[in-house]
Amino acid sequence: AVTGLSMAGGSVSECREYLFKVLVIGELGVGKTSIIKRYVHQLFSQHYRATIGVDFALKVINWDSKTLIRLQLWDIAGQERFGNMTRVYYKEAVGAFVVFDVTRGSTFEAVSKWKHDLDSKVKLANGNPIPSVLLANKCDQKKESFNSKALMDSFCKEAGFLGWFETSAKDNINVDEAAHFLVESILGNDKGLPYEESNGDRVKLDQETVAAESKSGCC
Ligand SMILES: Nc1nc2c(ncn2[C@@H]2O[C@H](COP(=O)(O)OP(=O)(O)OP(=O)(O)O)[C@@H](O)[C@H]2O)c(=O)[nH]1
Repeated sequence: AVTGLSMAGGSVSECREYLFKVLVIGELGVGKTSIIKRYVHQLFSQHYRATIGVDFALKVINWDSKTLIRLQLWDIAGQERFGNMTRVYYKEAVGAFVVFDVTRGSTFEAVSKWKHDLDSKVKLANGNPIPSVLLANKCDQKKESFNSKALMDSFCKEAGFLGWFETSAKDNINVDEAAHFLVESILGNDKGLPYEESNGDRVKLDQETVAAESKSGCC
């Protein structure tokens, strides 16, 4: 992130702007695209169209009066776990959602595989895994042998997830809350990390945007 100065009401205030790359991964049809569409466009469709390769969406968050966050969401097709492109897609990501479908137990079983793929291919500058949150999606539907809350808590702890949320892209349950939780954790990591080295492009992009926007007094 970079900081910039802008004039607000005659006083000089500090303005921070971030660009965060966040991955959304999980098995085919668990609802990754739907969660992103709900979060970014407040839309939902029953119609299923498989993502091919990767898709992108951008959510701009006015985090607080001095902080603007651009969340770049990478919607990675479920079938990509079997290809060899995930290393490329994961590059420079700073956070991730791993999604499963509560109506299909097999998608929960694949969560560990996705998490392992993630942790083996992308790391923070200090070598730690990037923060990740588990989403138990389609909670508006009947669950198939869904684990108890206590079991989910211990699963997350063991697998290295920061936490988990039951979500419904359809009924708009916990989507904003899960995103808020992940961003908070990314921001927390950000404070202590000299990540200019590993995320040079991101910082460069930020500087350009801040330079462009500070002329119009963005914050
Ligand atoms: N009932 C219900 N259906 C959902 C929910 N989220 C997604 N769906 C449906 O599940 C199907 C698959 O959703 P997608 O968002 O395309 O799934 P995906 O994970 O992006 O799939 P891939 O691109 O193949 O990896 C669609 O028919 C959606 O309408 C939900 O929260 N509740």
